[in-house]
Amino acid sequence: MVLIEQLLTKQEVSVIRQHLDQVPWLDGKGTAMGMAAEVKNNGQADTNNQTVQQLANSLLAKYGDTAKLVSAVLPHKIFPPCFNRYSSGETYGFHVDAAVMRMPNSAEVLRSDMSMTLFLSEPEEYEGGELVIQTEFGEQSIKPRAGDAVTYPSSSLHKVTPVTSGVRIAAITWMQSMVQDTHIRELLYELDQNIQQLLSNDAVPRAQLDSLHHVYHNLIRKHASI
Ligand SMILES: O=C(O)CCC(=O)C(=O)O
Ligand SMILES: [Fe+2]
Repeated sequence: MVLIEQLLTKQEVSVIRQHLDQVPWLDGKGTAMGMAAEVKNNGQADTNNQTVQQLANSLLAKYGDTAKLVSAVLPHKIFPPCFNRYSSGETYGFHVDAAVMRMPNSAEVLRSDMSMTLFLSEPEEYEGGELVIQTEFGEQSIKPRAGDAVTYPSSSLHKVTPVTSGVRIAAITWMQSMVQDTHIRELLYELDQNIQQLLSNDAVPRAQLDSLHHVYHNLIRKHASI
């Protein structure tokens, strides 16, 4: 699980929220597959609406430009983000996301390796509504600031606890990684994060950085399937 702080600025969040106030919202069950529908109780912005599509496209561009996201996920394909909303009493019980999804209006499919929730409501705006992810170290619960995003393996069981007051709005997406193996992807992320830190340290000799880049990019070359 990786927290990407301030993927969006407060200003960007505010613009999206203003647009989302104007679009039609549907029952979220309509887009849940199989067993997930039984535990899904929320609203979803109508993906046929032009404003919703434009918002999703602007987020897609932003995601591709976010270094920490690219480093953690190594995305090959990103599903256009969906906007969801939980009002008081709404929740999404434990589920795993569908393994394979068809891209909207296309025959292309995407294997979901990583899921991401981008929070568009401040934690003070609602009670409950924590994103809970089951990991090998137990359950992790998170409720970050508006503009922050959380990525987690799509294979993990996760849920959103009931919102008991206020409204929780978020953008959800699924990504197919160039590196399918979660463990290798995590190691590549750790390596890249360390390289990025060393880059800002003037004391590190250039030859050492070149060598680390060499290792990183050749590991990507070996493990990426595109
Ligand atoms: O609202 C969230 O944070 C997660 C939603 C979710 O798990 C899903 O749509 O599959
Ligand atoms: Fe999910």
